[in-house]
Amino acid sequence: MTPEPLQREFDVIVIGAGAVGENVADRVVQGGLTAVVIEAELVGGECSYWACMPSKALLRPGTALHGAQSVPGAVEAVTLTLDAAAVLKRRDYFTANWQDDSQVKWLEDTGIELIRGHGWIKAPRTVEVAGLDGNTYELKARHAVVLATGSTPTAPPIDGLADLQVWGTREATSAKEVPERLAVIGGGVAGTELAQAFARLGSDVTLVARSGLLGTFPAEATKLVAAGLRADGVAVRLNTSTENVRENDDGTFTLTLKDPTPGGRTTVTADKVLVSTGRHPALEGLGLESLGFEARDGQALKLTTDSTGLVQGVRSLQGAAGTEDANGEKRSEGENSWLYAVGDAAGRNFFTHQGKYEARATGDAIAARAKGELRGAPAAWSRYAQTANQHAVPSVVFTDPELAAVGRTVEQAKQDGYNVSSVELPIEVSGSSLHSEHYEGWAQLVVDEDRRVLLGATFAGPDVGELLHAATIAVVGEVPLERLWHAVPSFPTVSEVWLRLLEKYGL
Ligand SMILES: Cc1cc2nc3c(=O)[nH]c(=O)nc-3n(C[C@H](O)[C@H](O)[C@H](O)COP(=O)(O)OP(=O)(O)OC[C@H]3O[C@@H](n4cnc5c(N)ncnc54)[C@H](O)[C@@H]3O)c2cc1C
Ligand SMILES: NC(=O)c1ccc[n+]([C@@H]2O[C@H](COP(=O)([O-])OP(=O)(O)OC[C@H]3O[C@@H](n4cnc5c(N)ncnc54)[C@H](O)[C@@H]3O)[C@@H](O)[C@H]2O)c1
Repeated sequence: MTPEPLQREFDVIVIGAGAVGENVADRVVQGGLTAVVIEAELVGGECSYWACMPSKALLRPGTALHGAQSVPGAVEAVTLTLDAAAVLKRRDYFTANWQDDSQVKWLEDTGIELIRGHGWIKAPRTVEVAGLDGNTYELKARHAVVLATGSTPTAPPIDGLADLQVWGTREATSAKEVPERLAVIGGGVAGTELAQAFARLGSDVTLVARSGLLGTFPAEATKLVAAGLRADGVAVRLNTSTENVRENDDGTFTLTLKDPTPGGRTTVTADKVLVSTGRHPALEGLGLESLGFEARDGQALKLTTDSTGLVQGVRSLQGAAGTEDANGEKRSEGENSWLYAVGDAAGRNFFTHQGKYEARATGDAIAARAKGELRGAPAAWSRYAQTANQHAVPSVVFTDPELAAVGRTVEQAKQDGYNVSSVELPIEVSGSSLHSEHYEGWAQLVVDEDRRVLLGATFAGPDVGELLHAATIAVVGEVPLERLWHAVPSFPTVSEVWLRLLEKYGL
């Protein structure tokens, strides 16, 4: 006989204890509510064990070594190759050897309950969990259920690939050995970063991108990254599709590539193949069909959320949005609903920092709604609204040189109807020439001509990631250019490029 499920009730149920789920739970508990998180794997999620932390731990030693090699006086003091075993060991430290004890302790200390297992929505406000302890749990949420389930790699439809044991980003970031030859399919952020990490650890790397590298960034910036990869020996194959992948008798793989030359076909043989061709929200098996959601036309399911992370269009027993409740008040989606999605699961951005930002707004909105302090939609830029998602999402590609961007590119700004101009320059200031020999960089500001404020900024070059927050503040703060002129960059820093850009703009 199947035992009865264990019944529990909480104010808020969070499915997924990645960085984002942890933050939602933290905020609702700080707001005076009770919270449980359900986690099927490790508390801390993708970022801690298979994504941001290990990939940056693999990249950083190569950047540090190259940094020293770029400065006369320092270069004489360093050996010329990385110690791959020491790099992997340091990576293991940053992933806590794939043990989540410290994050579980943080949950305990924060007053968040953890149930380990796979969760899904059984009915409105009701989550069932197949516990890893063998129990089944039936959990009721008084206020909200939050989907913080992350994302899943999107498999490309390449002939032969589905049958093969190739690497995804998880296998690459947790690799125990450095393969002699690595083929990377996908020229996005993950593919580009990991191609360079492994090249610097000693792999002979081929990166195959069906179009350009790092598609959404300006071409002048991505050219510098491609040059950086090539300098590390990566064979960067742009505008090249992978026709098929086959496993050879000796366990190696051969990729057949179709390049842009007429009839151009080549093959590449590698010991490992990394497939990094994007991700989609992990929403399968969550019972969302019972709430009226279905994936269509072979596409992965995507939810629509409002500025608080509230899922729109949830089929409800209580009455549709727009109808009146017992007090004669119009039911908005917000008042009628209880289901939220945040982070990768919400599908707006696939960045830890932005997911955690969403989590803070969502957690605070749930707590405020529970206390009756928030009704309906919150004001833009209030603590309950994820307004920066529309204006100022920052991201850094941790290659060498780095690429850092926030807000809109020129193209995005035009598409969104802004009266836009831009100003761009190579980064050639005293700070950059002191930073390293042959410092090469590029910077761009995107300006809203009607309001004379920044809509976006891009920087490419060694260590430019640390320039980005100034730009994020300027975009979020809608700082008028005439006032920005008074933000004087210290001499001699790479930030002097801000002054040069504003001068070129005409200030
Ligand atoms: C190689 C790589 C490098 C990256 N580097 C960076 C970086 O440098 N900076 C950055 O900002 N972003 C980076 N990202 C993106 C970042 O990893 C994600 O945006 C972030 O992890 C999303 O956090 P999340 O909490 O939404 O999801 P996740 O971290 O994926 O957490 C979701 C959790 O939910 C659990 N779960 C899912 N379904 C269920 C279920 N039904 N029941 C119970 N538990 C469930 C999962 O086990 C998982 O632990 C990188 C991504 C990759 C792939
Ligand atoms: N530094 C960071 O912040 C960082 C690092 C790594 C990953 N991430 C996040 O993780 C997510 C996943 O990374 P990613 O690099 O896999 O995704 P991505 O969306 O950045 O890049 C995917 C790439 O794969 C290509 N592609 C898609 N389908 C293909 C096909 N069928 N054949 C060949 N190429 C194909 C795309 O053209 C694109 O260039 C990203 O959205 C990013 O936000 C962030």
